[in-house]
Amino acid sequence: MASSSFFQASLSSNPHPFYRNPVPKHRPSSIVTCTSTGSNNNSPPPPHPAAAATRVRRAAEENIRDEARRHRPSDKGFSAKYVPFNAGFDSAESYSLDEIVYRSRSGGLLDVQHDMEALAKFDGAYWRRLFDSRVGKTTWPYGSGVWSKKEWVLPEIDDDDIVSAFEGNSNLFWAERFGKQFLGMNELWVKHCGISHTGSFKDLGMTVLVSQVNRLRKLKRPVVGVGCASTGDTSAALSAYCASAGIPSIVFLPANKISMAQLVQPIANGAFVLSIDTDFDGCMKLIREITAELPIYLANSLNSLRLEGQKTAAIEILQQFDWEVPDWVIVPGGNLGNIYAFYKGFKMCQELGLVDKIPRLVCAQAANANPLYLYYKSGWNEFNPVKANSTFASAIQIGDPVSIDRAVYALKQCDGIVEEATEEELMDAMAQADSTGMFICPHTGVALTALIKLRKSGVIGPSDRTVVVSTAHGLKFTQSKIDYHSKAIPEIECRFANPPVEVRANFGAVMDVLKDFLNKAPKSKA
Ligand SMILES: Cc1ncc(COP(=O)(O)O)c(C=O)c1O
Ligand SMILES: N[C@@H](CCOP(=O)(O)O)C(=O)O
Repeated sequence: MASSSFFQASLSSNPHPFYRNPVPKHRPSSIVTCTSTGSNNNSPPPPHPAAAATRVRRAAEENIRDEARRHRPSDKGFSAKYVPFNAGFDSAESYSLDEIVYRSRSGGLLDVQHDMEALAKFDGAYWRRLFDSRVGKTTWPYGSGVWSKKEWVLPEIDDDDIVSAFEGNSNLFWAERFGKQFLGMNELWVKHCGISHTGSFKDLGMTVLVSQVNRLRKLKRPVVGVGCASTGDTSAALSAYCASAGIPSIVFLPANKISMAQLVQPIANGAFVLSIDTDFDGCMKLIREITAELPIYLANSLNSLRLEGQKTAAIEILQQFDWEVPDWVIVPGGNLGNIYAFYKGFKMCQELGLVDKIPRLVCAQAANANPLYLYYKSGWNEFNPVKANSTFASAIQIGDPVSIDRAVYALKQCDGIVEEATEEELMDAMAQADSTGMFICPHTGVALTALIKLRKSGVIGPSDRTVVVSTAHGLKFTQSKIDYHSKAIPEIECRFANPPVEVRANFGAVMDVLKDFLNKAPKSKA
């Protein structure tokens, strides 16, 4: 990697222009202010804000943050706090979200607990309409798929403190050809979380975490920078959001274990990048030790704030199906925060009456890094971390996942399943999916392999509505595709490789190869 002096120099503290914009001295009267969305007593919900406001163009000297200040809804008493994960009813331990705390007193995981009573004062239909009304807008901060669910994410944060790239609202597309041709399925859907600001689902959680850090710094809490260990996607998201807010970011990367496209992201965003001669689990151990010593805020999903953003992808899926619940959702798992985040998003929708059930979840692991799979196969008998071996699904090369307890809880609650994929299976699945017009990452190949196996065994039926979560953009992992299509992977047959045909610059030679190709091509149906 390049010399560290370059990276130190790029730790700029220039604030994002958003923070430099002064609040306008006068309030232009050209905008009709939204009416309040309700009160926290038992009165019926007021008219929906989307129906109440007729908007005209914002005055030229005003930006969307200024506008949001004037539209700020009245405080409806929503709140959230940290509690020990899966604590019993008799536990009184809790922490304000403004505290810097990652673990419970007993050393266990934490969870963000919302005041469900306050949220339940509004019925499911209210929340469905509110969330639907915010899609496709540029209103601050609701234009984000995460912050459009702000009341369920970080209800108390000031809109001014939010750092957002309007992440989320990713497409959920019908994988018609892959479903029909390879699986005999009519209802296969792909939730493309990789179509995002930094190319992975990590943006969903990072906007929440960095926004809270922004708030903590304004409250003069001792946070000099934000750090993470990463297999490439968390670091990309962290560095982008921190750069946007002018907050220093520090990333610990396992040397030579992440893709070039992932590596260049924090470098370009001015993070302080440490390339460390260990694996992800080694980096994770180090960042935990370092953040216990230095005023560096921990950004990995051990920090439960992250999962509050990630859970909105589950809510989005329901929303995109018009609040109909799919039968299955398949998620590739590594550090195992995301599988719990999906469970939590679905569960909140059920508890607050937006839907009446939740889908069954499948967590898919690479066979080379499969501690959860082994645990599941033991009948949840004994968990042992593993030494994660090299895998093309490099972002999930994790042997000692920090969120193991969260994942097991989620899977048990929804009658979930864990599957695994060998290197050949995941690469073949990726190539087959790409051949139907997708361009997926190897982790999505792991998830598709799980689906293929569960279809073959009949666990997932031909008409089951199934969502595969695509966690990153394929463009971040082009080297693995190049290796596959060049048949340059010794231990893999690369059955679906499609290497370019080398041909002389000669009309006859080109005609020959084209005729040969056209003869073999499937004929279109009359
Ligand atoms: C692309 C990609 N897919 C899947 C995962 C797994 O998510 P989790 O660590 O939350 O299990 C990660 C990160 O770990 C990732 O970067
Ligand atoms: N795939 C992750 C691994 C770390 O997971 P996290 O959710 O705990 O941050 C990455 O991209 O770094």
